[in-house]
Amino acid sequence: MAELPYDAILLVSFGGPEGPDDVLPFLENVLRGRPVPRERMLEVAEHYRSFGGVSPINQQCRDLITALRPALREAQVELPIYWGNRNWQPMLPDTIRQMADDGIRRALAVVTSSFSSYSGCRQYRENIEEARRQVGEDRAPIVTKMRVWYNHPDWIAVNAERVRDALRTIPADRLPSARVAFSAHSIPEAMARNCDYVAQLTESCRLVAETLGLPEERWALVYQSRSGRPEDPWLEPDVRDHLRAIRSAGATDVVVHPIGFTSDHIEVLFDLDEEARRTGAEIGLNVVRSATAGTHPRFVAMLAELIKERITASPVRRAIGRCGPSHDVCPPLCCLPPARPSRPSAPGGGPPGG
Ligand SMILES: CC1=C(CCC(=O)O)c2cc3nc(cc4[nH]c(cc5[nH]c(cc1n2)c(C)c5CCC(=O)O)c(CCC(=O)O)c4C)C(CCC(=O)O)=C3C
Ligand SMILES: [Fe+2]
Repeated sequence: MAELPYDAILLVSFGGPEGPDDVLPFLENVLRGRPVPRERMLEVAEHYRSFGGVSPINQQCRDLITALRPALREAQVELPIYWGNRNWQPMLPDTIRQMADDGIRRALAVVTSSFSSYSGCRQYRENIEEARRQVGEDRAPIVTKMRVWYNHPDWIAVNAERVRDALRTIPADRLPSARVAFSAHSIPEAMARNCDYVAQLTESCRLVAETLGLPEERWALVYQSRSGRPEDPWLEPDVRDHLRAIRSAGATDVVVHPIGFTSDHIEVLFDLDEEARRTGAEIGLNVVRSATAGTHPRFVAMLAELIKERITASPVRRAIGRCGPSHDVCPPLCCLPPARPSRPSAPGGGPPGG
């Protein structure tokens, strides 16, 4: 049976509020069914409100699409680009319905996550399948997800350039001892056990450090934006604990590089630019935050290359380092959701009715 050719690209992202009234409904969407305390939700609502209730992530998606169009043309890929989110408009079911109305039969999903986890991989595939069910599987296009690029040479080069630009702001006499802290979204340990998230991040950081000639003792992989219940273990160290530790060890300057994110969205602007820099000021550590890939031309060209690679079934699949190119089609057990934490068994251990 001949496969349908791809006839569209679907950019898939997280979504974010675009005004104060959107903040709570957006957070309800994000956290539906998740073991995250309400206090945490209200705290994050304040983060969004401090930016007028507008997350930059939607505009960043629009900018990425605007940049991707000419890059695809350059790569001789003539396909329309659609955009759908998990948590805020444009929502995936609306986009998939529009695609069906436009006669799209088969689309390649480009998910704005560079690393594989339940949140960044399987949950998006579930969101797509749920949207297809809502539209009607007979009418909805078939959608397959593109591979992750955490070890693509252009991803590494772009991130190395971003770190190098930040290092340039540090006085020359202090540069030889400056540190780099690569930061990624923390996830529950139970989620991390089911995916290659930490291994992929570690490899990406190692390759960027190698590109910069940075010895091992001058960089670290740290985590930010921890959510969930305090009693559930999440990946550590937290970026601010790491800053305190390196300050105690004598460091004076650090570049915090959000390698775990593809654009400068709220969790970068708040958890790093506000919180981590405040911690730095308190302890006398110069914290410089470097930029994410965003719409860097080389990153956009890489996306176009990966799209072309997939739709032409190219045997050339660029990747560097120790791990090889990631799979095109996720195996059945890829990025399973975290196993449900066992119920507290100690007397009085659980909340009433919980
Ligand atoms: C791995 C990962 C990425 C990176 C990969 C990727 O890019 O996909 C990521 C990205 C993002 N996370 C984002 C925002 C939020 N994440 C939350 C909550 C959570 N994130 C998680 C994981 C991740 N998240 C997890 C395990 C939770 C707990 C709840 C659950 O199990 O799902 C919450 C709820 C409040 C809170 O508890 O913090 C918010 C508001 C935004 C948009 C920012 C903006 O609006 O600009 C983006 C790009
Ligand atoms: Fe998140």
